[in-house]
Amino acid sequence: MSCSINLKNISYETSTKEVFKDVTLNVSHEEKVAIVGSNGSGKSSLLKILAGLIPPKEGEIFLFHDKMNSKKDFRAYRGDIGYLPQDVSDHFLCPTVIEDVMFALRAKGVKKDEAYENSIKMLEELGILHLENRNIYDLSGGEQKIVALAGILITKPKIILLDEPTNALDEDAEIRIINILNSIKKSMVIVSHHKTFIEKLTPTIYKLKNNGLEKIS
Ligand SMILES: Nc1ncnc2c1ncn2[C@@H]1O[C@H](COP(=O)(O)OP(=O)(O)OP(=O)(O)O)[C@@H](O)[C@H]1O
Repeated sequence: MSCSINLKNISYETSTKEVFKDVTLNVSHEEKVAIVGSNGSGKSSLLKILAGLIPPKEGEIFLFHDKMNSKKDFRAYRGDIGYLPQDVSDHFLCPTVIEDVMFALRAKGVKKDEAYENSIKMLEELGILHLENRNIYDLSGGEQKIVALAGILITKPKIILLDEPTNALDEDAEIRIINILNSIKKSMVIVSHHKTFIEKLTPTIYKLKNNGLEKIS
């Protein structure tokens, strides 16, 4: 099957240490894979590498079979990658929830009425319609996380990268997120410590270790 993501022998180091090496991963179109691993094993760093936000030390990254040699190459795929960071507090561009969710659609040229309608539907689906006109910076951490997810999913990216999407979420919110993610047939890489959550999304789970990814299911 054709792949959306191919990583070949990716290694990453910080200024003080080697975090991981020899990470090789293929993610097919519409496939969901989960990555687990201990604190500090490099899961968030690997997602940032995949999103083109930081470079690996070594290795090759292919998106839709195109080799990514630099940030410039990633720029061509910016609209195709939806990345939810672990900490969303500085992720927002607009003051209110509805404006922020609409923003990405408006930036893609979607007319205001249509962007509003679609955004309201997304807020409804994620169970946060009551937050529509709230100031984002007055929201709780869990509420901010769902708003950030809404802003990502609304643009229908071809590749979805989620770093701890259920951190700080209550049970109802988690169920809604499981349902919506299961309904999306796109390539997805999900980093989470939450085993029951990822098992409801995908049977394909890797553990990140310092010498690569180990397939654990
Ligand atoms: N900007 C940075 N400068 C220096 N070290 C960093 C930086 N970002 C991450 N690290 C280090 O890189 C390693 C991997 O961090 P990363 O956040 O990717 O791990 P993680 O597996 O996502 O951890 P967690 O499960 O705790 O979220 C850690 O040892 C961390 O301290």
